[in-house]
Amino acid sequence: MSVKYIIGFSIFLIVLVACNIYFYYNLTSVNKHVILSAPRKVEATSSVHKDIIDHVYNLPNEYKVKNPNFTPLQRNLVQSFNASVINNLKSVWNYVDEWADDESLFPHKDGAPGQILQAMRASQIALVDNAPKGTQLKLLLLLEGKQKLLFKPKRYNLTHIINGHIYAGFDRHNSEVFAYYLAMVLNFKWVAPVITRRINIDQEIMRLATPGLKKTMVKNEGGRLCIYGKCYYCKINETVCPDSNGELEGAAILYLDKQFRIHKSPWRRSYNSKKMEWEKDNDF
Ligand SMILES: Nc1ncnc2c1ncn2[C@@H]1O[C@H](COP(=O)(O)OP(=O)(O)OP(=O)(O)O)[C@@H](O)[C@H]1O
Ligand SMILES: [Mn+2]
Repeated sequence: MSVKYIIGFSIFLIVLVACNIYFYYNLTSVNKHVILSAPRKVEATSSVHKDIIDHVYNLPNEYKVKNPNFTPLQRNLVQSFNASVINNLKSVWNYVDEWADDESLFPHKDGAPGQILQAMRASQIALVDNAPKGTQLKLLLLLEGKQKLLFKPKRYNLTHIINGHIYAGFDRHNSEVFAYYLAMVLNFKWVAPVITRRINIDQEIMRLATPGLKKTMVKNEGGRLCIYGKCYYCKINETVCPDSNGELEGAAILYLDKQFRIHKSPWRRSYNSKKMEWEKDNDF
């Protein structure tokens, strides 16, 4: 027997043993973790945070190992947010406006999301008005080039905790931004692009405000101009005021000027004491 043959056979044996150990380990670890603890009813208290962390910690191993198929998808998604230089804002808006596709409400391919987000950040505002639809204060920004954005102003800092019942407090502007990126990760292609934008109360709001919007602005004790707006829950004593730089931060959402059929969400909240199906049925 030649030395070459012995070395080759030894390598083959080592690889075989290593493969066995690998498969044995994987099989046993999957079996060990496959039984998830039965769904527990989670109490809506401060321990919810801890419950979530505990649950994630106890997930079966297959959820902790990143699927290699995911890496190129992740890379493409991150790249699609790349805001490359835009030469012609108008062509970006036309592209969005004329978009018609069975799969998505907005262009999603070839770096379009990054272009749209950047155009939303960079476009000059031409006119600002109240946007009275819905329950919360929001403004309508008309951009140069005629694209519209909804602007939902910041009410709380990111770490602020709202205590009280489920619908206590105002909606949070950050949640609009999170919703957009989460939708993109989940491949839900019907959520409007959102960015955060800071706008100057004098230069970009007062100077460009419609008379109707000006009527819903008041000065606070500090002499700053604040907005209470026009909406279902808007009250004159619940204003948003600019920060020390004279700016309002908010979520700016791409406005879709189209008519849609409305489908009520089965997960919507109840507006009275009656619980919704999803609140009563753990298997909903
Ligand atoms: N991106 C958008 N483009 C066009 N219209 C929109 C957009 N976002 C919201 N709208 C319209 O404005 C309405 C109110 O929007 P939204 O639900 O975001 O406001 P809200 O103040 O949070 O109200 P609610 O408490 O009812 O959810 C929607 O029902 C829809 O008709
Ligand atoms: Mn809402």
